[in-house]
Amino acid sequence: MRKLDISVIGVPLDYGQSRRGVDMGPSAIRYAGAIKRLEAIGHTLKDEGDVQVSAVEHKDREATNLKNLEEVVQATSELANRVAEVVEKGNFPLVLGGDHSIAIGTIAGLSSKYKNLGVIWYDAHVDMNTAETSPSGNIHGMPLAVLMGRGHERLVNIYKDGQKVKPENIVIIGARSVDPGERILIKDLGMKVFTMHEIDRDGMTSVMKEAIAYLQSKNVDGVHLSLDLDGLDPLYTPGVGTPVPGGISYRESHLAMEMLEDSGMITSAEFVEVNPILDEKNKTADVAVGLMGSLFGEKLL
Ligand SMILES: NC(=[NH2+])NCCC[C@H](N)C(=O)O
Ligand SMILES: [Mn+2]
Ligand SMILES: [Mn+2]
Repeated sequence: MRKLDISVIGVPLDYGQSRRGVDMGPSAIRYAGAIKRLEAIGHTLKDEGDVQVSAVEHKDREATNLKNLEEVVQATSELANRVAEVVEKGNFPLVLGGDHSIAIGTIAGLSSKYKNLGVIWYDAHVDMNTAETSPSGNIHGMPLAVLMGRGHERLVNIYKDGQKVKPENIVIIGARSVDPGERILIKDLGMKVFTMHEIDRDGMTSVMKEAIAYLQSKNVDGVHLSLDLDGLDPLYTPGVGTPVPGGISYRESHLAMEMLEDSGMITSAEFVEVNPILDEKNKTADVAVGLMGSLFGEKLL
């Protein structure tokens, strides 16, 4: 097992969507024991604290169909710088959200080191809307499009100009809520998506084997795991802002994390969308920390 120097960065950002409380995600995850859990496996942990997030009032609708753009740009820009510092000193970045718009900053920062990054997007959604296609105006539904170079230029050009990940280097796992504009983009770009259909039909073992082999065939120089807790069924992770029934099970998710650990390919990770206000006794943060355990090498025996 790899022994890693893990740098934890919290991003208490909730401006990427409209349900307050996801800004408390980083504290809920820390409270659920993330640091000690990973130390117990043998890793060295450094808590780098939280990214500074504005506290202005949330806007409801905007003419641009990009809610709270300024606040999201500010926080993700700082996050990108912090992630870049972490990877430049050779540490493993573990980012705690916050809503999923933070992926724009995490992956922008990773682009300082990784020139052919692979991404595993574990999510009920595909987060590939732009202002033109978004039904909500919520930026947390847009990060994957932005990272592929599509969307508002303020978002696309965070940290450095343009595309941060190639569409063919992305694997989406768990999708079951896709908007019309996103469906077109997936088809146009020929993206690799394992929806719930493939997980039901072939099983998680087969899906993960294929996902790992696919990324290896792209000769990626690192793989980032972006795990939205709503990828799991709301039965297991009720504390999320946009739950979708019919999701990935608790056991399947642990298996997926264990297979990623066995592959040795993951070089950074983020856990997003934990909203303690919507949760039941911090259940969702507890699941997040359990999954981190499996991802970082915890074994049952
Ligand atoms: N990261 C998330 N939870 N995203 C949910 C996105 C929901 C919907 N597709 C939208 O664009 O608003
Ligand atoms: Mn989601
Ligand atoms: Mn998401």
